[in-house]
Amino acid sequence: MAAMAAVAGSAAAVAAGSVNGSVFVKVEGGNVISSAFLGRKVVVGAGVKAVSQRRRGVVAYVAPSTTEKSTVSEPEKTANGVAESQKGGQCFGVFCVTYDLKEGERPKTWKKTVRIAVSGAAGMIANHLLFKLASGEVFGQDQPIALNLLGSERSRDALEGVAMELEDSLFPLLREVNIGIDAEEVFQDADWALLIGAKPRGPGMERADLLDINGQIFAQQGKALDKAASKDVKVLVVGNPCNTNALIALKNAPSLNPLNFHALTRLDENRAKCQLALKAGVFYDNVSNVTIWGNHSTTQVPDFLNAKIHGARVVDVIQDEKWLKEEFTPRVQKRGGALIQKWGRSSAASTAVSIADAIKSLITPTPEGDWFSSGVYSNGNPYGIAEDIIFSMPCRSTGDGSWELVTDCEVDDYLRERIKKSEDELVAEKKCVAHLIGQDNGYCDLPEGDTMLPGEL
Ligand SMILES: NC(=O)C1=CN([C@@H]2O[C@H](COP(=O)(O)OP(=O)(O)OC[C@H]3O[C@@H](n4cnc5c(N)ncnc54)[C@H](OP(=O)(O)O)[C@@H]3O)[C@@H](O)[C@H]2O)C=CC1
Ligand SMILES: O=C([O-])CC(=O)C(=O)O
Repeated sequence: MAAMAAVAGSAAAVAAGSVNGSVFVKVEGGNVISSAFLGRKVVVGAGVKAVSQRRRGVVAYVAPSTTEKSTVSEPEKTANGVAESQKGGQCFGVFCVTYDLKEGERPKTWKKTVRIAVSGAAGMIANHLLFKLASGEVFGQDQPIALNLLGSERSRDALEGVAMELEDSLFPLLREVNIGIDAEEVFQDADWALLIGAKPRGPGMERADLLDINGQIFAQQGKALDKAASKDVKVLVVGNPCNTNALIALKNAPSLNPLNFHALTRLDENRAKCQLALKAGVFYDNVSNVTIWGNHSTTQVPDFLNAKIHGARVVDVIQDEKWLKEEFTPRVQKRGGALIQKWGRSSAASTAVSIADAIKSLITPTPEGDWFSSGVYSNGNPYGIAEDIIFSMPCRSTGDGSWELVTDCEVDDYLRERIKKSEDELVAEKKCVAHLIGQDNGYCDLPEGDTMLPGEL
């Protein structure tokens, strides 16, 4: 057991000591397989050479019975401590151990592992999110998951630290942790891609520069998803400016379904629900049908016209239009900035919660009559919003990962005018990144007066 601590970058170091403490086994079709089957081309730490090996089959990982003792096969070690059978493999530490189960210990059934790729995995948001994913609270307590974590040269050590914390958490549903710095390798076979990593806007940096720098990251990641991910991958872009980053990723992934690309506006929806609940003196749960329209920026439109409290129209319950227009709306739009002023950094925990909510909204049926907000591909929308942008709108899901637009929201002049402003901003952002989405004649002329991110005041 003591050997559990000695994990960094070394599968072999943990293998022998983890029989009772670890609950991870690898089986294929009920037969024990070698961890060599897991090998894929990634870098797991300094001194480890990248070698290309492809998985030869779907691998499911399940918890062994604790009643009978299992034996553990310890991979042979190379000079640098990495198991021979793991050479070039991307698995991390205890997640590389292969257990040789006896007949009675083999599980009868298990769900296919859901593979989740996360970029910016050593960042603040991921630090909250990964543990929610691994605990089962997002995909369910009977759903094994694999985490493929994308870092960079900058974050190589930090990424190993994150993987070590995941090891030490003994999550029974967490069947693989793979780390790497090559997007194509890390996105291999991903069912979900949570794209969180992005360069933060620094002092004096022009918005156009941020769009360009981050746009290049998302162009590259879109291409990598196109090549490597599951063709049904669901992509949730969090890194700002998330709507335009999501559009760039989508445009660089022509073989993927554009409808599977989302920009995170669920945090804004949650913030709006909180403010409405507070004003009405009700519990959050009684606030429903809240749409965030538009961009995840200060032009976003939190819709109080269609929102409900206890099933009644918010405008009838709160009866304070001045507050709704002049306090509620800017408070939601600028909540990110207000939080940065207090906290000294941008929302991380509540963002992770909202990512979990956004995923759950796609994998569980939307309650009758309700909806959720997501930045989705605008083609075919019935609200007259420009096509070919990522625009936050009201969505419903049957729970199979897909979504459909709610088409019958009321849009009055007040809403229309504000929605138009956010639409104009997104169209302008798109022109700034024309060179990254295969379009000619781009120029960057962003509307004056507004800040681009909720975190900027
Ligand atoms: N949509 C939403 O509702 C919200 C979005 N956000 C956005 O999410 C993103 C991540 O936030 P958070 O996790 O707090 O940020 P952190 O700064 O903690 O982490 C961000 C990660 O981005 C990666 N990164 C990618 N490119 C660069 C670069 N050029 N320079 C520096 N770092 C880079 C880094 O990882 P590595 O080195 O491994 O690449 C870093 O770990 C930000 O863009 C933020 O604005 C935040 C809150 C809400
Ligand atoms: O601007 C930021 O980085 C933070 C942000 O998106 C938010 O809090 O909504």
